[in-house]
Amino acid sequence: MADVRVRFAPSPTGDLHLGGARTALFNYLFARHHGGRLLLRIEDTDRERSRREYEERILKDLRWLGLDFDEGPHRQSDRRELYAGAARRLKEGGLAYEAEDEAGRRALYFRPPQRSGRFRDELRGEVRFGKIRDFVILKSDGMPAYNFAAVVDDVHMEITHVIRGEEHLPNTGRQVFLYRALGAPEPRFLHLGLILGPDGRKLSKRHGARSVRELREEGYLPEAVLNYLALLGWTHPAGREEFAGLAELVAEWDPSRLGASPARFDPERLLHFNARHLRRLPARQLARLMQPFLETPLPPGREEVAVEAVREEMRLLSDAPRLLGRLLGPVDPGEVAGRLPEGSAGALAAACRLLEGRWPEGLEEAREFLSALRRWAKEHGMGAREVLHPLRVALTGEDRGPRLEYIIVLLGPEEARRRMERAREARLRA
Ligand SMILES: Nc1ncnc2c1ncn2[C@@H]1O[C@H](COP(=O)(O)OP(=O)(O)OP(=O)(O)O)[C@@H](O)[C@H]1O
Repeated sequence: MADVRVRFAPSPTGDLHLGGARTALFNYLFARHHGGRLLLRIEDTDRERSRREYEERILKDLRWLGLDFDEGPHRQSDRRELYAGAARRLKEGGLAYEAEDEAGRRALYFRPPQRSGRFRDELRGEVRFGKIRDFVILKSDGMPAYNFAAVVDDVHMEITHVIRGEEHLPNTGRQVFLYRALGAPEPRFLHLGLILGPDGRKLSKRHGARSVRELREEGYLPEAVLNYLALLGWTHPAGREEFAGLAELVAEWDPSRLGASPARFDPERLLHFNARHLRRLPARQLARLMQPFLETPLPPGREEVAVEAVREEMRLLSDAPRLLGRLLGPVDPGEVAGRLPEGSAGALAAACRLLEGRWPEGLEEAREFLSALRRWAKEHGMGAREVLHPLRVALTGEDRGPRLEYIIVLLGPEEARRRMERAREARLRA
């Protein structure tokens, strides 16, 4: 499609939440799919509710998601001349008139040529509307009303496709009349199904929807958020559900698979995607991303082992300190002894002996030590579990957890030996 131009048009009245982020993502994907351009427009004509601080936060969140735009941000409050000019033309053409608004202040009204009509929505087909009354286009404070500013901008910015949430459907009828009155072609409309909160209501700033900023602070990955959002109102032709990142989504995305049904926000599914994306990151990258969530830094020189030790159980980056603490935190030998079977003192003694002289700084050496321990078990007619389980309990105080070689390397040979020794002594005393 030639010269596609789309826009994401948030109002800076709160943080970017998942509903807004999905609209931004779909506009982004649409633009990239068609080799077109994405514009960012800040709809800040509501003076009471708009804040520059929110605009900056929205920009930051879009950047974090990787949704970069090609033009803008254009701020509606900077474009008042443009709206005033368009309003003048409508007035001169006899399509607008001044009158008192509901509060008794002077405002400029638009008089639509008809009271009803129809437009085409790309996802819904023909949409009919009616009962359109005269409506305000310039408010008493000189600011344009929402519908007017949006249309004047879409015309001026040569927007070809308007992709937004379906709560805008009731506005579209009024907007269609405005395009015609301004002598401009209508863009195509795609009204996406709403994203609903657990209470069944539209996710919205006003109802405290989870913001992208909160998700970032809780330890979600942008790739996981994008992956989750991409599937709210879109399906891959082969039913694929996992996409490594934006580049892959761009390659696979196709607007013919868009749907108009509403979708309920499912926090568990988002967590599930996050866990999967955490697993696919290279260890070094994951170590770097974990860093801001840690109270104490990862053990120097063993950062990547630490990452491998916890990544299977991680669902959020912020799980890292708890999981690492569980592995590296102190173990109470007395408590451990009570859970060790009687015969385990012998196995722990063997483990101590086998560890002596070995200094497993790396995974390879730690694996060799574990193999030697398994061989010892076999020679003594014991199953591998009979020696490895006491070892795990002695080292971590837990019955299960990450692979033992990770734990040994993380603790370091000295600490590992000390823990085995103490557990063995406590078991003998018990
Ligand atoms: N829950 C939602 N489901 C689908 N689309 C949404 C949802 N919330 C916002 N959008 C879309 O995101 C874009 C930006 O919306 P906007 O910044 O006005 O946020 P908002 O949450 O709708 O604001 P408000 O707090 O005023 O309801 C619009 O295209 C809007 O249609």
